Amino acid sequence: MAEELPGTDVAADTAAGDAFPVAGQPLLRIEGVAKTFGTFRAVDGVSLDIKAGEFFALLGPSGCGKTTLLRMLAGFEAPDEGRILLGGKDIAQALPHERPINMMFQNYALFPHLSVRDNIAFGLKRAGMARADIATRVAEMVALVKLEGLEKRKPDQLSGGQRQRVALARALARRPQLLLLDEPLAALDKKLRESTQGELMELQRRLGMTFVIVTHDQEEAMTMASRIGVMKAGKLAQVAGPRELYEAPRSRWIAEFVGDVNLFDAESRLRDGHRLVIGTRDAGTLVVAEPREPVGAGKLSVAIRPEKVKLSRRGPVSEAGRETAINRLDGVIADICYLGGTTTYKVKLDTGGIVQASVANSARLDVDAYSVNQNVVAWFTPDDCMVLPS
Ligand SMILES: Nc1ncnc2c1ncn2[C@@H]1O[C@H](COP(=O)(O)OP(=O)(O)OP(=O)(O)O)[C@@H](O)[C@H]1O
Repeated sequence: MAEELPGTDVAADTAAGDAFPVAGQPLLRIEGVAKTFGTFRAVDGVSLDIKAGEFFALLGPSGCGKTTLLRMLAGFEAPDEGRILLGGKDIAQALPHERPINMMFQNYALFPHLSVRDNIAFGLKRAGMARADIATRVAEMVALVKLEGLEKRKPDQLSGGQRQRVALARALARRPQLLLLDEPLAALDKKLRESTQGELMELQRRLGMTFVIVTHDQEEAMTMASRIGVMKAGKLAQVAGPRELYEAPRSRWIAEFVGDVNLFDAESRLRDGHRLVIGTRDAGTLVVAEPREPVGAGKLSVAIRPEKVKLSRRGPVSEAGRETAINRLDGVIADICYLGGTTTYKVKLDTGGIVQASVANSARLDVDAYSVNQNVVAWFTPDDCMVLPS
């Protein structure tokens, strides 16, 4: 059996142990990768570089091709087109276990008849590591994911959170250069998911490893990842850091997918120096700052995040250092939704549309500042508006 073979040292754990990136080169380069099932193009020409030490998230709605892309990185699917380079080397021909890459599956894929210890040791035994080295490594992994005392249990004697840790320990045991995680927290409840997010981030930093996580949960991607690739229908729609994705989405679709947003269709537009004056049916005329990327001739939307919309009884209040608001929308409070940290007010505008304003509940004894049917002014600055292609 594999246990009887001479042990391998840590550096030789992974078959392509020489795949470390050359300085300035990405650890992983995905070049024009495509995958078609029958006539359906699940992944459609994706190109992406991932640097060593990054925590990268692939985010997108169900069926957009995230898992298929991840499975191609792991070697469980072969691309029909394009190349995947790890440390500058094409890994297309390498089998999954020959790649210095490991994948943690959504359902954890633990062996039900094996103990925690044996589940973690499985890949090490198969790689031919010496028995004593396996014992040391398993103990290290058990401590890393805080499973001490549970080594002899079988998966069905563990909680969901504990099973997740076993799967993580098993995926990390061979010290891969790249760890792929497919919806690793989907089976956990909200509280456990949040604490596990923090633990995963801490672990990734401590190990200095490169993580690529797949998720359809935008909050999860924004919390954990330093960069996010948003996928839509097999293509990468935008690759950016969390702040840029939220504050400067490249399209209306991305603005809606990542967070809450007020959207108004543009019906006319005029340039006024470094501003655009945009006529909308639902919110009247809006003055917006010139977008960073020039907008084409096609249909446009104006998008404003709810927390950028201010409310007052009389009108805009000037804030120190900020331009006095130019966009002023009169309306009446139609609905109030108390969410703990914030309250969302839905304002029915005199122009016909609805605008949502999210207000922080910054003092404990605050009461709702406005009541239903009260007249208010909703206001925001030109810089708070995003002009997006529809
Ligand atoms: N082996 C396969 N044969 C046929 N179609 C497939 C196969 N694997 C995936 N697909 C299809 O390819 C598309 C992308 O699937 P994929 O699992 O990559 O999506 P996803 O973004 O990970 O979705 P989810 O978040 O629901 O897991 C889906 O429409 C799916 O039905």
